[in-house]
Amino acid sequence: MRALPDAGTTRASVLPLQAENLVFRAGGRTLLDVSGLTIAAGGPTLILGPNGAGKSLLLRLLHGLITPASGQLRYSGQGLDKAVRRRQAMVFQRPVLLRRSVAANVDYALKVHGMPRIARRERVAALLAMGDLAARANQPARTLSGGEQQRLAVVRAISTAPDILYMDEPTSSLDPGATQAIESLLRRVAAAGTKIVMVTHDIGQARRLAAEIVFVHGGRIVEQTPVDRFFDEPVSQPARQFLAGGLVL
Ligand SMILES: Nc1ncnc2c1ncn2[C@@H]1O[C@H](COP(=O)(O)OP(=O)(O)OP(=O)(O)O)[C@@H](O)[C@H]1O
Repeated sequence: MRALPDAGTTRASVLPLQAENLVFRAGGRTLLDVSGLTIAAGGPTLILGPNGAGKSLLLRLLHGLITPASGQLRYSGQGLDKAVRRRQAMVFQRPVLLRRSVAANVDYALKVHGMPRIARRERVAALLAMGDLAARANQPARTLSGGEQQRLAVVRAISTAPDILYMDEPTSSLDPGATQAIESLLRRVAAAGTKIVMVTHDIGQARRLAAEIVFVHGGRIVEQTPVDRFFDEPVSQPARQFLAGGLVL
């Protein structure tokens, strides 16, 4: 794999990300209540928990897509301003691609970020190579297979070299082969220094990718532990049940 050319930005990381007393309410209910969470630079943080626990809400709050009723989010001491927003990216369960070619999807993201045309060409080529999409550069993005679309969504998201890449179940509609390709891409993304914060339902995937696990239950973070410890000796009862394959209510 070719090394990625620099995204043209030199700045300090927005990590660590710290949340304090973060509360999200809707429809008269408190859906998320995070007393404290620190996400530091390093290997991927995988967010696990049963359906409806609040995993997606947590990810959306951290990324600034929804606003908390109260509490504080600090990104290396800063509030969520425009500069911080530019240092983060998100990939959703279903890729949202432009009605343009594969290459143009990546090029557009770089253009919006302010990268000059001359620098974009080489970077687009390097990113498509990283996503194993070079042969598809001129194909309409929406005609790619599901797995290819998701690889494009990932390389487009990291095109501007964000400090944090949030991902909400990016492989939930993919088969094992396509999932493996995404996981391999994510390992390279992580090795290149981007912090991955990812929601998954797949316990095996969490084991394969995570450096640490954040376990969410009933709108609260019930544990945050290095991956080995989480799987060897989960501290909380809901996590123990979840890992044992029991119904977590
Ligand atoms: N805007 C909203 N208004 C009302 N309720 C909401 C809103 N957004 C989410 N919820 C509720 O908050 C709870 C947590 O939702 P969230 O999508 O974060 O769960 P999750 O852990 O990601 O679940 P899943 O694994 O099923 O995707 C759910 O009960 C959901 O119905």
